[in-house]
Parts: sequence; structure tokens; C-alpha cells
Amino acid sequence: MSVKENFENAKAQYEKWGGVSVEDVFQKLKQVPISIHCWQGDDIGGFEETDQELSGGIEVTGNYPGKATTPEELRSDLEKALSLIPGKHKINLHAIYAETDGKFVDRNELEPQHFEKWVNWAKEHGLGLDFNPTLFSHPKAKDGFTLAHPDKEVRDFWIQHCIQSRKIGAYFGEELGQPALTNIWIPDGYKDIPSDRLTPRKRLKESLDEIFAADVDETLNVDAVESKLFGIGSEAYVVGSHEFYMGYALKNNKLCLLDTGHYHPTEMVSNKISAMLLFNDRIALHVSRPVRWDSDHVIILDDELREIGLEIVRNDALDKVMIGLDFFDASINRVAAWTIGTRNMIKSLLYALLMPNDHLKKLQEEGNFTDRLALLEEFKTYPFGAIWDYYCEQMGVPVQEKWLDEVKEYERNVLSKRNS
Ligand SMILES: C[C@H](O)[C@H](O)[C@@H](O)C(=O)CO
Ligand SMILES: [Mn+2]
Repeated sequence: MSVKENFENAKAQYEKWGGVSVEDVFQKLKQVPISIHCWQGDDIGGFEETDQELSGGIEVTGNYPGKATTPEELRSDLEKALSLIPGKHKINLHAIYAETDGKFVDRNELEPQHFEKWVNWAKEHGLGLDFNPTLFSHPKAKDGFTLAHPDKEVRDFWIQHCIQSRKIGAYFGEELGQPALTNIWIPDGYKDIPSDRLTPRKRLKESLDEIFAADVDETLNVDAVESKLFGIGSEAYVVGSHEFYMGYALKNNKLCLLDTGHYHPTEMVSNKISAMLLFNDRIALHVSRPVRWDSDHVIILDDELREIGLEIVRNDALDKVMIGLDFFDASINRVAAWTIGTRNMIKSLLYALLMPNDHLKKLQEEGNFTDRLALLEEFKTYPFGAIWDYYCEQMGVPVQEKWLDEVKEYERNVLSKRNS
């Protein structure tokens, strides 16, 4: 049977529930930009003139050959991945991906001009850009503290870097016609039990207040703050905990960013979305996959990823949850990693959009938990794949695993010729 014939059969099965028009679902799905993180392409190396070791308590493992070592290579790899992913998306940059024409420019002196090539590339490919100040892999972050550092001079350096970053985000927004999300994550924390949890948090609050006091047009740049439970070297205490940023974001009208790898293993971000959206206009996500710890594995279409999609759709929050990805696997082809992870995120949303969510909510309201469970389980074996395949065909990207042939060909012709 053809992709179209399979689709027609599958469409009938979903539409028999009423309330779901697959064509409408496709229209909605096309409108959802996923923020694809550039740093999967070069193991969070960046292009600064001074080579810095990756720090901040995050780890990239693996040494699969062919990683990008120049902006041109990274953009080429991103283009290949984007050609295999349905829809129009955003690319999420870090400050360390600045292009400074061979001159050393420290983080606190970065300007929009240092991202002009990224903006021109984004315009050429119809992409949006998001941004992140980089508060790690730098001599002034060597002891693991930045915005909460006891030394004001260190704090001031990072405060200025974050202010510059917000201005760069606004530049992206102005040039590309869609606001950039500029997300602040800091590694500050202690390996062992602190004697004072409050003082560093007071300093972080003051630093953030100073950063956000800088006047940056909110229609061009949206601010987010990302929490974390622990890192390597900050196992006992992280200054920017979920409670800290949940409170700070709500009180200061910023977006709280939840990274799915930043909570206790049984704590599910899917379970937090509806509660957060009751009190916050919008939230942001870094969708990742923790295995044993915040390991940043490539996301798979597992129960939690599907539940995240369901919660976003059930809460009518496709425009309230800014979906970003955050995984970095250096043990596999990095273009394949982007493709697998981003296609899975989009599958999760499609899976949710196809569900008769109103009917399922009604069953719950009626206390009919038997039907609720039975149907939630039966939908796991509905012909979702036939709908997904047709969506890919309609969007002009390879169907099923055919995208892998293109990645292998790109590896033979491009990646394998790099000395990295
Ligand atoms: C590179 C990113 O800023 C980083 O992964 C951050 O988002 C994070 O999740 C740290 O654990
Ligand atoms: Mn993250």
C-alpha cells in the first residue's frame, strides 16, 4: 500500500472519534517551531579564539568522527539535519558561537555584529534564532561560580555578558521578525553540603535584577531562566534551583525554563506543565533525556516525551510552551542525533494532536477511569505511523528511515573528510 493509502485508512480510525480533523492537525503542527540547539553539532565547543575546556558540570561523551569545527561546517550540518525534519524551526545559539574575525572578544564585550553571519544564514533559510549567554568554559567561571560569585568583579563581568546577550537576542528578534528566547543557565553550586544556602541565592537574585533592569524590547527578546538540581561538582547544592527560578520568574514576569534532565529521576516535567501554566503566561522547555543522571541523551519517543506532548496539547499551550531541545551525544553521527531528537519531538506533538482529548477529559470528569485507561492504552497501537509518514511526505522530508541514507551519504561525502 502507498503512503497515501495507509494514511487514508489511519485517518478514518482517528476521525471516527469526532472532533479530530487530521488536516487541521497538520496545519497546527506546521505552526510549531522547535528550537534546535546548535551545540549538539560540535560538542558545545564554540568558536572562540581561546580554546576553553568544557566546564560547568556538564559532560559530552563519545568521539564520533566528523564534528563541526568551524561556523561554516556547523551551518552545513544544521542545513542537512533541517532538510530531514518537517516544518520551519529555530536554531538555538550560545554566545561561544560568536564570529569575531580572528580577534579575541571577551564575553562581556560581545555585540550583535558578532552574530551577523548567523542572522544572514537564518534569513536565507527562513529560520528563527534563540540565544544563551555562556556562563561556563571561561577563566572567570573556573571555580564554578558566576552570577552568585562572592567577588563582585566576577559577578559584574557575567552581569554585563548577560546584558549583552539580551541585546543580541533583541537583534535576532528585530532582524528575523520573531522574538528570540534568551535563556540564562548558570552552573553555580557546591560539591558538598553548604553552610549557607541563602547568601549565594541573594547574590544571584541581585545579579538577575541588574541584568533585567537593562532596557531590552520584550517584543524582540523574551527572557528565560533555567533551573537545575545538580551538576558534576555541584552535587550537593545548586544556587539556581527550580524553586528559586520558579519564584523569580513569576515575580519578575520572565519565563521559567524546565529542563527534563534537571529533576529527580521520578520527577516528570510533564506533570509540572499544567500547574506552571495556571500561574505563568508562558514557560520554556529544554527537552532532554536523563539516563541515570542529567546525561543529555538524544530524546526518544518514550512515555515521558509523549506525555509532554499530550500536556502541551491538552492545555491548549502550543503557543505558551517554548519548546527547546537540549541533548548532546558525541558517540553517534551528530546530524543523525539532531534528526532523531527533533523528529521525535514533533512526533510527540502529532501523537497528542490526534488524540480525542475532549472525549478523554469527559471520561475523567465522569469518573469513568476504566474507559480512560483502556483508550489511552489502545491509542498507543493506533496507526500513528501512517499519519506521521504522510505528514513527512507532504512536508517534503524523507519518510520513515529513508532520512538515514541521506545522513550516511553526507557522512561519506562531507563529515568523513574532516580531521575532527
Ligand atoms: C548548553 C546548555 O546551556 C546546557 O545544556 C544547559 O541548558 C543545561 O541544561 C545544563 O545542564
Ligand atoms: Mn538545558
